[in-house]
Amino acid sequence: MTTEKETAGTAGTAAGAAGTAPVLALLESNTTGSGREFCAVAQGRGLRPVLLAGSPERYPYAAADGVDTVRLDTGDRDAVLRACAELAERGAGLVGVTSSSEYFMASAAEVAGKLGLPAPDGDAVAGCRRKDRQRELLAAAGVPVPGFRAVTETGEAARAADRLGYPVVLKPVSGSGSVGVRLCADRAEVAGWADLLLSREVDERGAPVPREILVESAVSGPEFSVETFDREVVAVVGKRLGAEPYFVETGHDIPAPVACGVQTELGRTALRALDALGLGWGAAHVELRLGPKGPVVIEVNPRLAGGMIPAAVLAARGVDLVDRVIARASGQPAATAGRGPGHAAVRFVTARRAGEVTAVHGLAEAERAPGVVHAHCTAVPGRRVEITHSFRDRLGCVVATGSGAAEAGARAEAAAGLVRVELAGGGDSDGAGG
Ligand SMILES: Nc1ncnc2c1ncn2[C@@H]1O[C@H](COP(=O)(O)OP(=O)(O)OP(=O)(O)O)[C@@H](O)[C@H]1O
Repeated sequence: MTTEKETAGTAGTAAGAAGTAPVLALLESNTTGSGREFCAVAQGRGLRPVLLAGSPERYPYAAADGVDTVRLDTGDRDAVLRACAELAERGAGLVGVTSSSEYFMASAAEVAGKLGLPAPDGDAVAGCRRKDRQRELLAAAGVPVPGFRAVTETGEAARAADRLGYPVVLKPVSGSGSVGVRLCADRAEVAGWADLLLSREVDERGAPVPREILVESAVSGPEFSVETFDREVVAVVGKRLGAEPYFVETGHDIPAPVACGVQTELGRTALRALDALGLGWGAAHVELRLGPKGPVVIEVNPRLAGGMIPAAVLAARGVDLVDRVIARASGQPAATAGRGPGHAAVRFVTARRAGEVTAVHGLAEAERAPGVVHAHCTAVPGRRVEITHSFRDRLGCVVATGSGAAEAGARAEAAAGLVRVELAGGGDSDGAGG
């Protein structure tokens, strides 16, 4: 094993001391989002989460929560396999390998499969990473997708856009978090954005990116996501987006405030997409727009949703998707669903401009506000905020419940408005969610 360092977990945690509890290996994580929760849920289930990471220091929660870490080159699947095989031979053994990171789902699936542990079809998961390949599979199965073309140079991007018709959307072929995704109204915008995307050598995690981008027809109409587990639709979510030409998600409404028939249609299209891609094991997150001719699939992610959607689904409906994912990955039975008030809303606190954070106000008030079940802020004094027009512009988040969509939304929005991130030189965050 190419392990440089292994830190011992805190003795006496629910996971027990190293060696006495079966291990669940988590391949990388996310700095915001569900990674920390994956570990907590695993610990609560009597497992010992072990985080395999290229740079464990990227995840400060590991030390804070007593999560063991193994440092290794997580881009090297053989190294990951060797590390997991070694964990399997020690102490109480290894019950599963999974990930909360989009970028590592396929590796985790492949390694788990090779070790005979519960896993989705690794090839199906890997096939989703390239958006053009995913689109081809969906189109071949008759699932509605936007017209698209993968291109490797700027002139080709402009010609593709001319053929598809304006406006178009340009994006990396294998990105995440809306990084680099932009609406382009004309040839000049396409040329400028294609130049920028094609000049990138590494992604936001520092990994090399393919010199290829997608040009797509822009689908008009409201956006939704369908959250599934196995082949069951758990929730249809309404998405709120920031100002064009970018697509920063600024909030979610659960369930989406649309007629039941529309929800059913979105759910059916999402399940058809899963079938077309050979998915349907564990959690999936399908993004769609409701275009003039019906639902169009924007993207299928063979993983649990991020953006606090699982917390909102739990608050609204009593279905704990994180627990289901951990249970499935470790071969344990899932907890029975509870009940919820029916509706929840997520609203993000977004940055309006770049600058160094000098203070955060109002988080405690937001936590105490009516209906609020969760409030957090990732901005801390000293941290520099940059405007990236991606998920990184989100500095904080509130989840609130209500008896209806309007009440949940108004509560979450009001509470998010209480959180103010002060930046050096005046000005601050936008707590109203965009
Ligand atoms: N062809 C399109 N037409 C209309 N909107 C689009 C199109 N492609 C992308 N978008 C918008 O951009 C957002 C991000 O696109 P996409 O999902 O492809 O990128 P991503 O980097 O994988 O983002 P995420 O991780 O948030 O899903 C979508 O959620 C949608 O709002």
